Amino acid sequence: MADKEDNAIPAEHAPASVRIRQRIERARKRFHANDNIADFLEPGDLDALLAEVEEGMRTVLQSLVIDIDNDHNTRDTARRVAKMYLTEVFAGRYVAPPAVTEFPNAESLNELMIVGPITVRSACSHHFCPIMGRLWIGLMPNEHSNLIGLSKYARLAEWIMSRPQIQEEAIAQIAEILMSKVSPDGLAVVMEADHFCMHWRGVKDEAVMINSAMRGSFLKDHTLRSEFLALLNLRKRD
Ligand SMILES: Nc1nc2c(ncn2[C@@H]2O[C@H](COP(=O)(O)OP(=O)(O)OP(=O)(O)O)[C@@H](O)[C@H]2O)c(=O)[nH]1
Repeated sequence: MADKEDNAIPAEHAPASVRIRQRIERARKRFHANDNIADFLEPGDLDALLAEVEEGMRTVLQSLVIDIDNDHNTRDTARRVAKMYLTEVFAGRYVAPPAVTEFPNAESLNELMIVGPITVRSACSHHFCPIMGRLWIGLMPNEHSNLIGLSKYARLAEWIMSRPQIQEEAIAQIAEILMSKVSPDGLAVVMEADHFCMHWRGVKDEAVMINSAMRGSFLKDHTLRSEFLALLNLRKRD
């Protein structure tokens, strides 16, 4: 019987996704839908993935019995979808985190600061349907904290959200990266989002999901937490 190794595709001929997956597995890292895998990409990999996803999407469209050879509207859809996934809506899986300059808290500021609402866009891991929402970030710095530019909150959130997500994990990832960049005394994150897997299909309900992640002094200090929540302008319901 032929040795299993004999049938293995030589690494250089394996599809890009297989080569990348092997690197990740060798490093014993995770590659769930909402994980960033930029560290495992080599030059040229993204273009190779684009061609591979396009080919896969072409097969999906053919399986949906769409005449992609003669339908002028869907002729380039496979390429468009591949590009949209890899370079736009799921780019946060494939690119390194945005550069964030951290400034020392030279004046030892220790007053509540709130940023928001930041618009967030994602897609649910379950159906790949859009998630559109708003995010508020509350920070209580201390003398050891870093201060980061205001725009960086939106850039970091976008990096996390442009992956297939579920809202509960997305907010935890946002809290984790902010804790590591800012080292605040306390951090509060609130997200309110529409899930189109509920609006457009399935149960067809307009309900929104609101969730929060509290860290440090926001967990211990009820007054601080109440002050933060009172200052948010959450959607007014009819
Ligand atoms: N907890 C959580 N659920 C989500 C999120 N986004 C989408 N969902 C839900 O994921 C679930 C997937 O459910 P399944 O039962 O596996 O799939 P389904 O049969 O298509 O479900 P229906 O949507 O009820 O038709 C649905 O209830 C979605 O509403 C999210 O961010 N968090």
